[in-house]
Amino acid sequence: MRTPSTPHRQLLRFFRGFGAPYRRLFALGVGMRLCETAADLVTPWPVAAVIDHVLGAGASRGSPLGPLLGVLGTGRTAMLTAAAALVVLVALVSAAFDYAGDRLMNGAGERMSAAIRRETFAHLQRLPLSYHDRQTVGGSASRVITDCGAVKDALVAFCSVLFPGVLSATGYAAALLVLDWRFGLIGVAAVPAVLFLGVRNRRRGHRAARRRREAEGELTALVAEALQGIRTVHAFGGHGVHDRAFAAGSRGVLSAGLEAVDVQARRVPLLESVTAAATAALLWTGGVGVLRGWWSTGHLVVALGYLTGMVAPLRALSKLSGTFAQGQASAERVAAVLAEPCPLRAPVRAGARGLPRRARGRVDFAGVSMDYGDRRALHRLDLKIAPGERIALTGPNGAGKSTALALVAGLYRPTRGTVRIDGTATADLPEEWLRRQVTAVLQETFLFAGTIADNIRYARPDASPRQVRAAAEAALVTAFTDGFPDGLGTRLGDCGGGLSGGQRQRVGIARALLADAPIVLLDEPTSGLDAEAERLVVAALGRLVAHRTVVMVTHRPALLETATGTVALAPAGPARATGRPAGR
Ligand SMILES: Nc1ncnc2c1ncn2[C@@H]1O[C@H](COP(=O)(O)OP(=O)(O)OP(=O)(O)O)[C@@H](O)[C@H]1O
Repeated sequence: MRTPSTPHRQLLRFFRGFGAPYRRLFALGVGMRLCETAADLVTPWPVAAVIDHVLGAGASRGSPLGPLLGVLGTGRTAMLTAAAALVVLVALVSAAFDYAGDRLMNGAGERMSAAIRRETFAHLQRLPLSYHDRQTVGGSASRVITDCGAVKDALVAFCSVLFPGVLSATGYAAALLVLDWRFGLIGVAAVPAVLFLGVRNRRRGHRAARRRREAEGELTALVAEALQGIRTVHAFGGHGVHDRAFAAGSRGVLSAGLEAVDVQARRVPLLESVTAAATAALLWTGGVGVLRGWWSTGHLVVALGYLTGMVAPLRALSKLSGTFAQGQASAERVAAVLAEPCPLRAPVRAGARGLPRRARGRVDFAGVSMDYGDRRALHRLDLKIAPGERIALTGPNGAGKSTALALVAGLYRPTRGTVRIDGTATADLPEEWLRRQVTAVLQETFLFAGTIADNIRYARPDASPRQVRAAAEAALVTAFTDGFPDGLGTRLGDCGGGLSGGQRQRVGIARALLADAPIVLLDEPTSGLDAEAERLVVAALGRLVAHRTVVMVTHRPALLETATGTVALAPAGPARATGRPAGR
């Protein structure tokens, strides 16, 4: 999915809500930063005082800290000791405020980015299948992990560098002006030049950052795909194919990365030149002033210190321009996910209120057509299924059988026509309610890493161990887990590895039994199983389908026999009913 470029301000507005809970932390952090800037402004003064009052460079306008040097005595050594102590004290105060400011502001930045990451994942998970069909798993994962990470880096850089940098540069510029208007003018004149150079080529840098993030996302998708299909890769020795695709993707990342490096590298020498020019101007003007007795050497040292202090954060900022460009590109990609409409989060429609806890289980297809883009999967399907009926959908590959099941589950919206449950269109039903009424056992049961019991409980997280055990027994799961040392507590590997196909299906049936939904969808749950495994799975399914409305897709006679009616679908053509018409 290409992400359209979003203007800066629009993007800031989009993410502002995430910062709202941390306003107080942020404000406190700002306070600490102001104190730190004030302490930094005092830093050069002990040195100036030593020059003017101890080394005797001649102080026509003495250092304001001069009187403080006498606290330990008026001898030169005592004054030097007092100056050294002052240097340490000011540095300690500045460091303390720096620490507090970092903790507060970076903490707010970290918390805000954690909230963005959580929300992006939560939203992504709830987006409809039609969205996920258009994405790669790796690409989506890269948005949650890498893009949210880049947004976090930019936020933390904002809190720890950009904001304090602007604050201290402003403080130093103001202090230079207060010290002497001539010094101030030189300092202030340097600011626009530094800022101009800092943001120069911003658009090119941003374009490179976006290109890089897109390419990195595609690279992550390539890795995820190769690893998901690692058995096939090994079986066919397809490593070279993936190597070549990866190398091509890497070239894209590299060229975008080199462009970003170039944008960055061009700024630094220019910035160094501006800094050197400003320092030279100040040194010359300041030196002339000292020679003519307008101000003391200490003042000149302070002014030079202020100028260095003012330019340093601006230079640091420009070095971070890559982080900000990367953060903006990633923020656009995250915003694109968050802006996708999510029916699961839509407010419940008025007509859908007052639904019973449990549906009776009537399912109607009325003139239902379904297109995936320009591919037609179903054409004007009319079908009425009464509560408790078990209807088998048959037809050749691509006839739309699985699509019909997906429509009952509300995983897709029909392109035309309506699928109703107990008379209400699935589009009008709250997703949460619908999930409780419809459960499914698919061709391959997906199991998550965790215990077998965890996987059964997935259908109903609040189920008691006894309920989980009862479902496992009914689905004949305990028939094999009782032989395992940890029984239902046996841990499964990544993606539920460690069980045979038939065992996985039985765990899937136990899960569906625990869900206890009135409508059950079966999509080839026994295909790929040998005769013995099929016999056991069909026995377990027998308990699942009893007293429930069932829509099944199967070619296996053992399961077909359990159906009360059959409906044959023709590829993208009108449905043709055979056997006993269902519930008409
Ligand atoms: N997510 C999808 N995106 C695009 N096209 C799809 C998608 N799912 C299914 N299709 C297409 O819709 C048509 C119907 O697919 P469906 O899986 O519903 O058929 P089926 O009857 O269940 O097939 P099979 O017996 O092979 O499982 C096919 O042409 C298929 O390519």
